Amino acid sequence: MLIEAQDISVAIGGRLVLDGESVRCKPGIMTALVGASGSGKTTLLHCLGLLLPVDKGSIMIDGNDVTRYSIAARRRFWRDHAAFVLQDYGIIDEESVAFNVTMEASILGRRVSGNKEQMKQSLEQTGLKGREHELAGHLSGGEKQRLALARAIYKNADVLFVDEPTASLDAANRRKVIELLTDFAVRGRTVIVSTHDSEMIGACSAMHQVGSKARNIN
Ligand SMILES: Nc1ncnc2c1ncn2[C@@H]1O[C@H](COP(=O)(O)OP(=O)(O)OP(=O)(O)O)[C@@H](O)[C@H]1O
Repeated sequence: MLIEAQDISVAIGGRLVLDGESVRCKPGIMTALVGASGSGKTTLLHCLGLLLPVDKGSIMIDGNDVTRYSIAARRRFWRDHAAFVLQDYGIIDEESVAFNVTMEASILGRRVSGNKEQMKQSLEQTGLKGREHELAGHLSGGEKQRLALARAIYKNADVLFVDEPTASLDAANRRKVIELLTDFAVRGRTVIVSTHDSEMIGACSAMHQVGSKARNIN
């Protein structure tokens, strides 16, 4: 899927956080959103993922203007096409690692349904092999980050929105995550990554510098 922001601006609490950003994120390519801390990388990522409305400009998906999508249409996009690895990881601490990957449970509660082989494979790919029965709340920050990535891999979505995917990882796991994301893009997916990490940036084929034009509009 081709995701484009055209001249978008976003104000939060009276501050212009994004000021006329334009970026094209193509399928088969990993695009890095880079910039100083506070420049608006996360905000731009959220706008591209339809998690945050824009005040000006438009968001296009495969040439369709989705800027004013209803909540139902956005939900369809999230359900059918998108996977997110965001800064809070979205992990449900009270559930098992396995449940957090598949997000599917039997009606009776704790028994996890979904494709078990694929679930195990995505855990193996993220260095969490054999951990499926553990309580997710017991994982470390870096392990939760990899669990969130395992969920995204399991979903095999068309577009992957990833915020600082290597922030809490050691060198070996960072390399593993970069390889996984690169592989996702190589398989024709659109991968959009907000990052400070030079190794991660080096693995991206496209880069967008998020502007530092934020100013007070009060
Ligand atoms: N919900 C919010 N309420 C108030 N201010 C916000 C909110 N979200 C973002 N901002 C502000 O918008 C600016 C950009 O934030 P954002 O998180 O997008 O930056 P970033 O480039 O991702 O930063 P970092 O690299 O430090 O994660 C910051 O000044 C931040 O304080």
